[in-house]
Amino acid sequence: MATFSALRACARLSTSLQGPATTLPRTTFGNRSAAVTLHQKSQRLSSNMPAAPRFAEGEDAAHLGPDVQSLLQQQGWALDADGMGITKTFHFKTYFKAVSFLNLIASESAAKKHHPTMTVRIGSVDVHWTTHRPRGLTIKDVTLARHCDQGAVLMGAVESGEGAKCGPKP
Ligand SMILES: C[C@H](O)[C@H](O)[C@H]1CNC2=NC(N)=NC(=O)C2=N1
Repeated sequence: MATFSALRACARLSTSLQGPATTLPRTTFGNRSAAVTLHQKSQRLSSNMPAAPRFAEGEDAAHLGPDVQSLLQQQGWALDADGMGITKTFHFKTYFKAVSFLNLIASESAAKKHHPTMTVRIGSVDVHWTTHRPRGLTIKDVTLARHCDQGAVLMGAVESGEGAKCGPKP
């Protein structure tokens, strides 16, 4: 009984927490622009349109645009839903190679003072690049993404199905 009433309280709390996020505010300029953003997001989701890259203030979008497109179309990078970052998973035959690749990227990141979010698994490394300040994609993200692609070749990256997997060998 106590458990059920705790669950009901929890459900009420989560409903009330969801309220403000789904309610579009109506009065000020800031609220109108939030409504437009949500509308655009739902249009994009329903028509499966990909996000457009969004560059940080001060970036030369005319030059950076084609560079980002080539990472997306030829190098297997994926654009974040908000257009402000790029991600790629690199696959390796051993955990040691995956960790070595991560360290290679970490070393260049420290030198360039620009740091990715990386997740290492037994046979792969996810790398995500974005720029926090100013917010959006920058030349640093592009340069370091290319460095990742070159480093992966040096470390003997493999196709996704060939990476090390957990569990007994088939
Ligand atoms: C002062 C310092 O260079 C900044 O805080 C750096 C650190 N590393 C960073 N890394 C990334 N990915 N984005 C940044 O905006 C960023 N800012």
